[in-house]
Amino acid sequence: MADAVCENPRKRNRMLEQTSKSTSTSDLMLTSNSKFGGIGNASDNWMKLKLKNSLGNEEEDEEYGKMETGRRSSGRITELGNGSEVIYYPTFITYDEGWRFFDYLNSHIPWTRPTLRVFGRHCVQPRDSCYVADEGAAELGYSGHKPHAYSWHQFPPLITLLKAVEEGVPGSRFNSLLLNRYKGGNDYVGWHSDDESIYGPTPLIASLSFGCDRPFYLKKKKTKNKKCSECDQHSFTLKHGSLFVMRGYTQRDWIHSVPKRSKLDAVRINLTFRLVL
Ligand SMILES: O=C(O)CCC(=O)C(=O)O
Ligand SMILES: [Fe+2]
Repeated sequence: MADAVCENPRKRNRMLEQTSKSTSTSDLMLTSNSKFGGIGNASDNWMKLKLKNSLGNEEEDEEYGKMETGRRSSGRITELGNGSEVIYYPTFITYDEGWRFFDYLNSHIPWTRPTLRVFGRHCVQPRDSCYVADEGAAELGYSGHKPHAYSWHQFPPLITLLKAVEEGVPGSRFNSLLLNRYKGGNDYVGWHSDDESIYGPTPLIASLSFGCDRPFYLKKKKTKNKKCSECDQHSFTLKHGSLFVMRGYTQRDWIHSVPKRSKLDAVRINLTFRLVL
């Protein structure tokens, strides 16, 4: 598979289309192409920028700043078999709005790089992260780390995105969000599944991507009787503004990763919305 195309904020280069080895990917209309905007008070006025009009008249400056997610593309379903499936929406958030979210998240989220315990060894997590959740949602813990849960109201654009994803993905509801920032190609997430018991047996996880394209791999978990074969692996390029949904038994039966891309020198921000039961 070709390396992801690198895109720095404001350098609008070409991005790769989704590449999937799957033969069962079909184009299904899962969302309407409606304009999504003007949602909720908290998120409406979070950012007010003054824009000088063409006459340079300060008094007639136009105010803008409503975060909207724009026109949505339809989702492509990939059936993984045995009740697992993923859906890829290449343009869930429009290009320019996507960069505004990117800029906000990059500069406002309190990113940290915690120390994890993996196979008994301490190591620094190879990416930045942050956790946001409803008050009262069960604590998240992974690799010996329990992230502090920030409130949604501290970051109003996240409420805009939460509503957009809940509206765009039929039947979805979320109360927590794990944010990841990959500062360059050496940042990654290794093979894992999000199968913590707090999410129940069939979690629906919706993953929004901003910034640099990165490949995302899915691989069937090994079972005693069966070795992995070609058809048990899929790869997607998660583009700026795209939404990737995993549902059914995907976390029970599959693992996923965002591998290193050593030549890459640009930032990617990923948001995974989850429902803690
Ligand atoms: O960055 C991504 O696309 C995936 C992140 C992920 O797998 C996770 O946060 O569990
Ligand atoms: Fe994950």
